[in-house]
Amino acid sequence: MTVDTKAQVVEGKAVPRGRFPHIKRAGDFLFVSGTSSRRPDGSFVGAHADAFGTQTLDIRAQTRAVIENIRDVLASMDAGLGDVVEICAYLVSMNDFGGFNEVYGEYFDFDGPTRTTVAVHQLPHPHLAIEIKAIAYKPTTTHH
Ligand SMILES: O=C(O)C/C=C/C(=O)C(=O)O
Repeated sequence: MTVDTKAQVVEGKAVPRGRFPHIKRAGDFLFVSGTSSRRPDGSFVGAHADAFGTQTLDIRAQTRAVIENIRDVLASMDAGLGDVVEICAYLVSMNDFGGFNEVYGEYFDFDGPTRTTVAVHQLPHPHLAIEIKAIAYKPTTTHH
């Protein structure tokens, strides 16, 4: 048996910062790479600096942007947030867990994906407070 695979860099989304796709199908499953609040122009939703350069990161704004970026990436393969079966969320600080969890609950419920949340030492940019990777189950209509 062969497993259908298809990887995609999604037009209109922030370009991956390395040689990997936004999303990859493997059989009936879709794997979404670690996704941040980065916009296509390289700026970040939920990251602001004052006149002195003091930085404020907004976990609620970042969580919303990350989930909506994942939604857009899934849409490129005709899937949606309702197809997500597993989520792994990476926070830089567990002090942000409350804000993250609040926004997360606007998109997912107890019948939604399983979830694991961990705190990590760093993410790939200092403006990031959160990154999420996801797996969706979206069988194709054609079976061999
Ligand atoms: O794309 C981003 O803004 C952040 C995510 C990056 C990665 O997870 C990675 O480079 O592997």
